[in-house]
Amino acid sequence: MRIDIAAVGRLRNGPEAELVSDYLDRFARTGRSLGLPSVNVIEVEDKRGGGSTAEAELLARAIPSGATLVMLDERGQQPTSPEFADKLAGYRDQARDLCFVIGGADGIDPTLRQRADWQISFGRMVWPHMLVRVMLAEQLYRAATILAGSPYHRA
Ligand SMILES: C[S@@+](CC[C@H](N)C(=O)[O-])C[C@H]1O[C@@H](n2cnc3c(N)ncnc32)[C@H](O)[C@@H]1O
Repeated sequence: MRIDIAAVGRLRNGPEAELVSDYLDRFARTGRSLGLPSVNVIEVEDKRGGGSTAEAELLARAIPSGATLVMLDERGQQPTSPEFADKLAGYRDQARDLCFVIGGADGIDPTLRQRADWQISFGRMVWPHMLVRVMLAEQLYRAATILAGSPYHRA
């Protein structure tokens, strides 16, 4: 299994980058004994202003072939954290490669969105894509702690 996050935009040094790095480090440490690999972040950027169509082409090229595509979209399903953890464990047990996809300011182009195996939402409100990266990294870490039976997730 491998896990990638394919995201539009370059995350510069700053609070969001620190949080993503911290949660993904924690995920790697907690996930190791659970058979979960560390997460690789792939960033794409269209400097020619081609919008979501051009970004979709860059994302499609960057997504590892054969990966199961989990797209982040406010219109998607809203799993609970334990449901997300179960799904992650299921993908691991099936040895599937996972690629989470986060769009840019114009969202994920429908041509790419239709390839999604699963669309998940962090609520119906729209969040800035860099915050969505932080939230996804935290939910991955939370999922690992749930699978490990550690007390981080108390609900
Ligand atoms: C600023 S949003 C773009 C919103 C855009 N209006 C659209 O139609 O998708 C940038 C990216 O952040 C992610 N995102 C924003 N809000 C989200 C939410 N509530 N749940 C899941 N992902 C979200 C999506 O991947 C989205 O493509």
